[in-house]
Amino acid sequence: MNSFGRLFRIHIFGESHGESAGLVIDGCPAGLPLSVEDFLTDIERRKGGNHKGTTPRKEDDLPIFKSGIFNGHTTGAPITILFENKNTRSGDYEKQRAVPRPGHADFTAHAKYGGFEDFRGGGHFSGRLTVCMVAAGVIAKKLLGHIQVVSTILEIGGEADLEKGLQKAIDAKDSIGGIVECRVNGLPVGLGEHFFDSAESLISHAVFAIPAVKGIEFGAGFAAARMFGTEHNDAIEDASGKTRTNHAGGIVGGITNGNELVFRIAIKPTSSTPKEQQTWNWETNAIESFSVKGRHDLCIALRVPVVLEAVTAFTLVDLMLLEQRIGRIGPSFML
Ligand SMILES: Cc1cc2nc3c(=O)[nH]c(=O)nc-3n(C[C@H](O)[C@H](O)[C@H](O)COP(=O)(O)O)c2cc1C
Ligand SMILES: C=C(O[C@@H]1CC(C(=O)O)=C[C@@H](OP(=O)(O)O)[C@H]1O)C(=O)O
Repeated sequence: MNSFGRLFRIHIFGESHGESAGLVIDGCPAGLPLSVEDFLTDIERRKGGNHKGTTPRKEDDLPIFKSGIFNGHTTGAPITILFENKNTRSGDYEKQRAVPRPGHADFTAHAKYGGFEDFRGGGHFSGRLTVCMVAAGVIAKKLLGHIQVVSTILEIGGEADLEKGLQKAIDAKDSIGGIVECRVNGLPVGLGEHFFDSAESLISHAVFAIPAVKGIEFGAGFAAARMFGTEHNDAIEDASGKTRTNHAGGIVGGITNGNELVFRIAIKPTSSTPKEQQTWNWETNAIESFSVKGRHDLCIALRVPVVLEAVTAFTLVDLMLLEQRIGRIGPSFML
């Protein structure tokens, strides 16, 4: 399914080389001021071509409002937004149709959808669809008001010096991965449910919808496995739940504890690398060498921070609505 959320419910649709990609948000409260300008900063942050190592494919990515916005405000009806695909080069993909790229969804989509899948530019599996996530994130961030969601790249190819990490890939004529962190400040205590709808579970669910994500850790994460209890425990200091340390990353028992929410995600190296690799050709039934020609991100992580902020923001809005922490109408939307 291409839907996420209970009350703030997001649907994304489209393909990389289809007419457009887009989203529908059902359940956005009425009365939120919303204009095209609200989207520009975050949309620009996601665009390729702004940084060495990102895809040269250039799209305008101007949001086209189709429903749910009237007189500059949300109406409470489903919001539909489109992003047109204009700068496509499908020939790159026609040529390598029988040669599924290792690490991309070519093989799995072909096996599952029997050859009917749109394979151009990764089709519906493409990172292109993250523009829809970013648009939903813009609306979610407005609803979150003073709650700040900020993501940064911590490393590229194991290097804290991002340029150095990227250069390693450029020198090797290969692609490379990275680690992106997200921090959220100003969250109330009490978001999330025990067990299946824990705040960690829902954030992870949304995070793994971002193509190329391979891992997530909250707070001390995997390092917690090497600590003593007394080292890992976060001493509670006052009635607000403030803790001296934050090894938990802001969630305990699946419920936000009022401290900073902190988590990191691992982004794999782009599967479409210029470096020669081997794969199976389903027409000749032979293993062959090939290298991916076309316009690809050398390092996807460079483009992920704003996408990560977006999925985090819309997950938190859903939790806030479930907890009745966002009102139906009002200038700040906060109760
Ligand atoms: C913003 C963004 C840009 C991406 N750009 C590319 C790309 O240029 N080339 C590519 O092969 N994969 C790219 N990907 C990753 C693929 O879409 C992804 O690896 C593929 O759909 C398989 O999914 P999986 O890696 O989650 O298993 C991108 C992902 C994101 C989030
Ligand atoms: C278009 C975007 O990224 C695309 C994501 C992508 C993939 O396989 O995920 C492959 C490339 O597609 P194309 O071959 O059509 O240039 C990227 O450019 C975008 O993010 O807007």
